[in-house]
Formats: sequence, C-alpha cells, structure tokens
Amino acid sequence: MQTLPILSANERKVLKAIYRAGDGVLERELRVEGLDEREIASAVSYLERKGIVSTERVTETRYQLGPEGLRYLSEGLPERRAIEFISSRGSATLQDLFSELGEQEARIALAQLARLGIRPVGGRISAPEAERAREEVERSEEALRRLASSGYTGDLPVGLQRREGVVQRKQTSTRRIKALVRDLSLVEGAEGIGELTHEAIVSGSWRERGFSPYDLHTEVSVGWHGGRHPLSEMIDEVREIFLEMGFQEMKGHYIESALWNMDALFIPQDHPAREMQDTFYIQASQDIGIEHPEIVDVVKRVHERGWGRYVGWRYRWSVGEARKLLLRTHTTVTTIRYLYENPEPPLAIFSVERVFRHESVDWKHLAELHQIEGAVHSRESSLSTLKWLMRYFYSRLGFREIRLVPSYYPYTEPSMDVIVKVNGREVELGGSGVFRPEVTRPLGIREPVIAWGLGLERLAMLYYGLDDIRKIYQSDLSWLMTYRVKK
Ligand SMILES: N[C@@H](Cc1ccccc1)C(=O)O
Repeated sequence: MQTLPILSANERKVLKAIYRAGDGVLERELRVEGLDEREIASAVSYLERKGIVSTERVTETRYQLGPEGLRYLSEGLPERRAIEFISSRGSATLQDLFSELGEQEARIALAQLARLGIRPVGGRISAPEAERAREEVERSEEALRRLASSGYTGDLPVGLQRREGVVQRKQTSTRRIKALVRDLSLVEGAEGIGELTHEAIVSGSWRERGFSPYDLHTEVSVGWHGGRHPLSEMIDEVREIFLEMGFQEMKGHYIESALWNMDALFIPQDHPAREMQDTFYIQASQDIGIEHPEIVDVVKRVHERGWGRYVGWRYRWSVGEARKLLLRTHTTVTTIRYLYENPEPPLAIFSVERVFRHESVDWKHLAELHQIEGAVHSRESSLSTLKWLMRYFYSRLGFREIRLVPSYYPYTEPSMDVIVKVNGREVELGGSGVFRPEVTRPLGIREPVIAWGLGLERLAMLYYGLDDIRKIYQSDLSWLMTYRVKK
C-alpha cells in the first residue's frame, strides 16, 4: 500500500475544511481560521500536487451595484418613479415628466419604458399604459436589492443588463475542488513541530511533540527565471549571419542632419518622405553643425546639375533644408557616411539599429523599429549578387520562399523590394538596390555598391508567429515566458 503523503499544518487545516464542505466546494467559499486567501490557494495547490485533491478552474460572472445602482436602491429606478407619477395623475405629458423627474432622469425613464413597449400617444402616457411596465420594473428593483445584499451571480433581468453605472459586471475565476483521498488520519492526530522555535528548545516541549518530517517527494512548481527578450535574440541571430560572412558591423546615431539622411542619398528636397508627416524633425537649441560639411558643395551640384551624363533634379538646392536635424528615418544614412569615410573597396558592412518614422501605429506598423541594413562595395557587386545575398540571408532564418519585386528609391537603380512568403501570406520586409552613380561618385566611391534596408520587427512577427507587430513591445509575460521560434 502506498504511504500517505505528509501534510503541513496549513494543508491539514485546508483539507479539513474541504472534507467538511464536501465535494465540489469552490475555493473562494473555503474559510479557514488564521489563513488568508493566498495561503488557502497555496495549500490547495500543494494538496493537488500531492494527489489528495483535484481542482478544476471555473470562471464566474458576478454583478455588483454601481454608483447609480446604489442611488436607485434608495430612490427607486427612474422608470418606477415615472410610473408612480403617471398613475397618481391618470396620465402625464413628456413635459410633466421632465419637470417632475428632471431632464436626465426623465430621459432614462422614457428610454426604459420604451424598451418595454410603452410609448407616449399624442404626447401623453396614460396610467393603464404605464402600469403595464410595473411588474418588470419591480423585478429589476428586486434584483438590485439582491445585488446589494449578496453579489448576485445568476442571470440579470433584461431591464438591468447593459446599464453601466447601475450594475457592474465582474469576471472572477476560482477553483472547484474534489477530494481524491478521503482519509481522516491525514488531518487528525498530533502534529509535529514544523518550525523549531527558541521556546520549544528552552521548554523542552520538542521532546513530546516530535518533528513533522520533511516530505522529500513533493514536487515543487517550476520557477521562472529572467531571460533575454525575443527581439534581442533575433538581433543577435541576424548579426551572427553577417559576421560569419565576414561583414563588418557599423554603429550610427539616432540624430542626423537632413544632409546625410536625405541629401547625400540624392533624395530631392521636395520629396514626400521629407514632410513633417513622415519624419520627426528636431528643434536644436543651438547650431550643432553638420558632419563633414565639405560635402555640401558637391551634393548641391549633383542635385542641381547632375553628375557626368546624369542631369540631376534641376531645382535650387537649399543648404538650410539640409541643415535640419531629424531622427534618422533609415539606417542607410550610416551606410552612406561609412562608405564616404572608408571609400576603399572591397567592403562589406551591416548594422541592426533603430530608426524612427512618423507613422500611425497599427498591427503592422511601428513608429520606432529596427532595420537590418547592409551594403557591399566591390567590383563584383551586382544585382545578381544582391539577389543571392537576400535569398541566402532569409534562408538562414528559415524563410526559403522570398520574392524580389521591382521598386523605387531615389538612391538606387535598379531597386527591389523583398517579400517573404509564410503560410501563403506575403509580407513586405524592405528595400534594396544598387546605389546610383549620383550617390556614390560625388563622394569618391568608385565601384558598384549594393545595399539593403530590411525591417526587423516584421520579420520577428513571422519568426515568432505573432499576428500583431505591437506585441513585440508589449511586455506580455505569458508570451515572453513561452515564445517559440516558428520557422
Ligand atoms: N532605406 C530604405 C531601404 C533601402 C536601403 C538600401 C537600398 C535601397 C532601399 C528604407 O528605408 O526602406
């Protein structure tokens, strides 16, 4: 025969209460002297783990009186007062009701009476008509009284449903408990000492009582420890892929001048992406200057008159516009400055960093996101190298099906957008292309440069099987503790 498990003092008390209450008792109904709700819950959990009881979660809808409900409890429901008033006079006009009950209450009363099928005829409600509602209204008042005394859990009369402020709905959850082992020796008999105290030693009482033994077979619950955020995990995985291929990692900064974020990339000054609706501009309290002001002249020339065979945008370029400070809208700004500072090919670079866009946030848009940025400056750089790289990169993360479609960016030609296919769904992940000569040549970059800028969070959504991008930044513990990679 199996020996009975050893119970702690609290477990004995709770088990006694369960035996007394009988099977199917709800945890919230258990009353144990000296124990609060939390201690009772913990004891029930231990009893369950020791195989003495089983539990089943139940959720209950409970109703409570709201502030208006409390008032109506003493004053009566507005519709009830309307009925009394109409009956006492034989009939009443809407105006009579307004002056008797006050505008607000009269409106509520009329709406409730209308719901019960009672409407004014020729601007009046007659007493017999109003009396038809009495029974239902009294039922509602009866329910209010019951709510006040007991916190009612049954169905609510229709007249009270959906009247917020009158009744409030509360969902609570508790456990239904069933005893699996019914053995009084579990809860009776002398109890050994659980905690050795100074008194027990000094008085020698420990000798008589003995000690309650430790139960070495009790299973404890699994503890949760801190862990890395899934997005951090993913950033490292992406970095690993590029580092393994011999790419160098770049570091940039959040605040940039429009000169580097836009002008150096041949984005014309009237381009829509430059508008306040798309970009967060920054008001600087002092002029902090721009990095590498020596490029201003050549950038101006390219915008206004082009480079070599290329004719440029042909407008008057403004240095004032270029000096504006902003939160970088893409990390391509880091790429272009890095290439300018390190113009010798071959060079393969990447970064995974944060960018900012003035977007309205929804299930697939964020205003702050990370971009997986990269570029290869080499004689061998070509559209086919770029296509191969994109396919290789995504396949390393488990996405074997990607589609590259023609696109447009002012700084690349040709340009391609990257679309990933997962479970039949296509998600646009970012842009790529070959830098235009108007971008590279004026800055002293001689060989072709292929470049890309890909969204990290959208990828993370697919990677972790989320249906809402915002979930990545909501610290939802249940997800953080259990997330799994879905490749
Ligand atoms: N910078 C572009 C992506 C891109 C990067 C490099 C080349 C072409 C496109 C974006 O923000 O979406």
